[in-house]
Amino acid sequence: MAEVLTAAQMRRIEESAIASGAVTGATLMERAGQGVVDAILAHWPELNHSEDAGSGMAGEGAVPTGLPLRAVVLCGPGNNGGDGFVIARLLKRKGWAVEVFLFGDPLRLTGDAKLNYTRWCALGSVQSDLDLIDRFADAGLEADLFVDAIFGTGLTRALPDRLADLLGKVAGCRTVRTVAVDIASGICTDSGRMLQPADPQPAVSKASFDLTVTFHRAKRGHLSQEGALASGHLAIVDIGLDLAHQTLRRKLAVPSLEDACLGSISHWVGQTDDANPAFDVPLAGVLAKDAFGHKFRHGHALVFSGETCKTGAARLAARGALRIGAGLVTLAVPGNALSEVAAQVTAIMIAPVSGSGDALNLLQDSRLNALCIGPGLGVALARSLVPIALKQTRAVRRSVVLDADALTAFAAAPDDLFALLHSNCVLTPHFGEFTRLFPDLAQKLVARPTHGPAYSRYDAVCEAADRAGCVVLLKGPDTVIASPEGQVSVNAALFENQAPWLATAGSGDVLAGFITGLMARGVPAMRAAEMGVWLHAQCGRNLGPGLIAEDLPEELPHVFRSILS
Ligand SMILES: NC(=O)C1=CN([C@@H]2O[C@H](COP(=O)(O)OP(=O)(O)OC[C@H]3O[C@@H](n4cnc5c(N)ncnc54)[C@H](OP(=O)(O)O)[C@@H]3O)[C@@H](O)[C@H]2O)[C@@H](O)CC1
Ligand SMILES: Nc1ncnc2c1ncn2[C@@H]1O[C@H](COP(=O)(O)OP(=O)(O)O)[C@@H](O)[C@H]1O
Ligand SMILES: [K+]
Repeated sequence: MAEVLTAAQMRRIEESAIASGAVTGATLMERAGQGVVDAILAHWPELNHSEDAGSGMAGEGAVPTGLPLRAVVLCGPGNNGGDGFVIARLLKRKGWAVEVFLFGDPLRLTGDAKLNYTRWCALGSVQSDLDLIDRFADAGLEADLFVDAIFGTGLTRALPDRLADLLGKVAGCRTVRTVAVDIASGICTDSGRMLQPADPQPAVSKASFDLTVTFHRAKRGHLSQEGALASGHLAIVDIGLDLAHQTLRRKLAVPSLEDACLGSISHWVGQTDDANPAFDVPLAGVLAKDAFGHKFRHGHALVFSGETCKTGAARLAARGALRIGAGLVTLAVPGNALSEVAAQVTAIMIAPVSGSGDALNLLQDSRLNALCIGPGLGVALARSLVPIALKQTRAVRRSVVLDADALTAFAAAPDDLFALLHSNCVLTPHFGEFTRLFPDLAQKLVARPTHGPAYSRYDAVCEAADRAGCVVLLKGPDTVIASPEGQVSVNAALFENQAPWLATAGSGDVLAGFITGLMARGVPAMRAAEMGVWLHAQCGRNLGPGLIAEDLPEELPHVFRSILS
């Protein structure tokens, strides 16, 4: 899985590379600017060719024969602005007509940003911020390309109003290609939240870019909240920091050095990078069943069903567990729902469970190695069943997925639940359920983010996992998963990977079943949650419009086949 960094981690790697003498800040900035230009031309190949772009350009170094391509580069006062000056220079050298604006005082530029400002000034002018907005309205909206190099990882507070307005104006203009350097200005790199002014009155821009070009690794904010929406297509360019990163990672292996070096690094489920080239989410070893194996070698999942007329959710979960490869799946069904469930299932077995005694007896069977409790269960039933199941399984640390009503049942006393959990448990709340169990964390997530780094979904889920003592998976287009040991992953079902059709009744029940089935197959909790959520989104993408929850388990064989082929 690809690594996803915070701003501090990125800075730490950059500083370490510079301190080692392997590279200078100026070289990194040059590579960053070049990387952005390359990514722009790769994303919009028509900008390479005069005839397609209608500009009369004939490639690098050529003198424009017709109308040159036009870029507007808006630079900020820090190194993100420095990257912007490099980009302006490189485009100008390619024959583009480039207009550069600076938000800030040129006399206050320092270091590599100042160096590249000076280099740009030998080629063209820089418009001061005073006439920024008026000039932009005339110039930028008619340009072929708009480059946002205002703020990157150094953003500490909300955009000034006029910048927010300006970016909103650009985003609203469909004729100009828009690219954000490193991250869309205004977005907090660590949380993906748009920083807001303390005064709630001014409207804050919700600018969404066509392309974001970031350096070395994706940052947390690209994959979560408004940052995911603002980024557009995300390109990650190599600027030669791998060696410094590896050196730090080796130090990370020494726990006492961890905080001083990098802190824990989060992961992007299903993505690869140079450090992790293997596509390792749906492990072939899990999907494959050995030729001489029998069904009990692949685990036995038990899903607790609700009472009559409320059995659909558990049946969806059970079907998910079976399709994902559990050797056997049993539904524990209250007496009044037996005929209803029996009429609906075939390969899935049924165990009548009418009361705590039956549940306890059933749970004595040690072959039942993964439980799913909560979908459609009803809050009252969940409140009595969850302690029985968890107390009975605590000694053996049997795998348990708790979803829906099993979470809501503890809204009044979350600590009662946390006291029962162990490291082989997975909680799968949506934000409403998360709020019931972790109201203080949810409150921090909805509070107005005025300063960076803002409190993030990553922070909230890590704290929740630590408090609960088990894996917590917060559902959404940006699903975040954390373990009590501090591992954190994100599955971003956005842009090329978007699966909005998953927003349909019952799809979360199927996800709970997927994770239960994987745990029945012996996959550890954190891994099962990561794999389950990735496969779930993959099924959603394959199915597309028209998807209903029943389709999701049935799509798994196609997803598996495409992975194994
Ligand atoms: N790390 C790397 O490896 C590499 C990094 N590179 C590039 O460097 C970028 C990071 O540069 P950076 O640290 O200079 O921060 P940046 O985002 O330019 O902003 C800082 C300036 O903005 C100001 N400021 C902040 N918020 C503000 C607001 N709301 N309103 C007004 N002002 C505000 C802040 O002022 P202050 O908060 O101190 O008042 C400060 O002056 C990174 O994103 C990437 O593009 C690449 O060149 C190569 C490799
Ligand atoms: N817009 C979206 N893009 C991607 N996934 C989504 C989106 N909306 C919802 N989902 C996913 O669909 C599932 C919905 O689960 P949940 O809210 O528990 O619904 P239900 O209780 O009806 O099953 C979750 O896995 C969630 O991550
Ligand atoms: K930017």
